[in-house]
Amino acid sequence: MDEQWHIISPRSRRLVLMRDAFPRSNFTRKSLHHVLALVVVTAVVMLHNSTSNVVTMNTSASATTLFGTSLSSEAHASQDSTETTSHSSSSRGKTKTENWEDEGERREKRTRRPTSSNDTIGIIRNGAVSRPKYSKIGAGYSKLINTKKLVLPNVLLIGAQKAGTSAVADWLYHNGVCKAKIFDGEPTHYEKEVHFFDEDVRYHEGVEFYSHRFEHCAGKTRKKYILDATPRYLLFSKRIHDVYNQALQGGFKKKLKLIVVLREPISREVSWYNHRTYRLALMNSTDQIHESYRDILYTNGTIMSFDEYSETVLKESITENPLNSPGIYSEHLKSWANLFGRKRILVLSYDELQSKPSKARWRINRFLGTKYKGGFNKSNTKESDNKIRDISIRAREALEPLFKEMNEELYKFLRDHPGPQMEQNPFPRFKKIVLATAKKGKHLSEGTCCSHTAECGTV
Ligand SMILES: Nc1ncnc2c1ncn2[C@@H]1O[C@H](COP(=O)(O)OS(=O)(=O)O)[C@@H](OP(=O)(O)O)[C@H]1O
Repeated sequence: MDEQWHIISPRSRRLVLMRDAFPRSNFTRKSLHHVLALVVVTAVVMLHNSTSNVVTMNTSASATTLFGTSLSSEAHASQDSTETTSHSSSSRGKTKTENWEDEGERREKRTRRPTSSNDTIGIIRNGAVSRPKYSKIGAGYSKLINTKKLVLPNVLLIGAQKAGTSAVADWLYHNGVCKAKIFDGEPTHYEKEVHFFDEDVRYHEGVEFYSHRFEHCAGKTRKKYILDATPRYLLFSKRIHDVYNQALQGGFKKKLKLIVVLREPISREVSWYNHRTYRLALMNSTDQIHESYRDILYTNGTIMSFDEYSETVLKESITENPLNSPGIYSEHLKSWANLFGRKRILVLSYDELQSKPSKARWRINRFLGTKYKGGFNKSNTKESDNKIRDISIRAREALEPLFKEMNEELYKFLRDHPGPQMEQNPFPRFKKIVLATAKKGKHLSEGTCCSHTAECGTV
């Protein structure tokens, strides 16, 4: 009886046990009759149990195996068995049927899984993906997505704003990385910076709007990489994660690469201030002033000095809302690493980009698995007579305490969470106030100006 009981053990073991129980020489007609008799008896017992609404552990298990139910139904049966309770015949019968159906469904789903490059649901392939027709894309965004293909960038240069991102992006585009198309009179810099995730008006157009800008990248002359280099994305990790995650059903994590360049935060602020004063000077009175330019303006429209801006606007905004400040790198990077995985993010130092650009290019090439050639141009320098090339002690005293702790936090985070293996390790401490143009120029801010070269050190 023991041997016979082995026969109705879990299916994975059944063949082996049959062989052990009935060696070829002993496997007589009589033995076969025994087996058949056992099958019939068990079936009768089962039938009886189902009509008497009682199931015990052993009969349930044996029936499960004998009638070929799936492993999951075995698990289901053994779960039931721990209760050793009564079930209605109809509910037990139904469970069994459902299990068969489940298995069928599972099998069907398995065969429906993408197997070729033409069937790319959930897979980003050279940036081109197809999307599930039922997905809702974008937090708070309610348009239904149709079955057309989505084409999303597979490299994002997420910042930091004013950290040499134009130079890096230009070099990548020059080497054949695909850039966005612009439509309907959009400014040309939208080719590099699509501003989909950071500008609400564009974001609420939906992911198709974004994809549309990259569709040409996925044609016959398909490029290996598609890049969006919007440096304000540094602040939008969650939005980007959610959109990619929903559009690609989690598959993006294996393909999306993120690059970020970090610049000493006070120099970055100076550069951003210069950027805005430069552009404001080019505007005429009828031009619309972008929201992000307003905080360097007094209410009467005149531009405040960098000292004034540092001591009032910047100090207040960084203190009250640090996550809205790009220079609080540690917090932004923690969020990106958390959502995307640290190894998917290449963190570059602006100081290296400036002093050893070939080393920075080597890192990018290693990260992307490419052999892109050439050098970085000087891009987006915004040269003008009014450009601040140094800052006053007053501004420095206002800003240094705001960033000091956060810089330490950044070094610690990068030390404790190493990135991809080609990244600088340890990440170098920022050089004190490194403005991109070394020559000394006009100081818009009042107070004693420090000599750039004399003050250079690390913070
Ligand atoms: N090749 C190279 N190496 C190092 N630094 C460079 C390079 N090209 C441009 N720059 C300096 O980078 C600053 C502009 O950064 P971004 O291009 O990221 O600006 S933007 O956010 O896209 O507007 C801007 O800095 P500032 O001059 O201090 O404003 C540029 O001068």
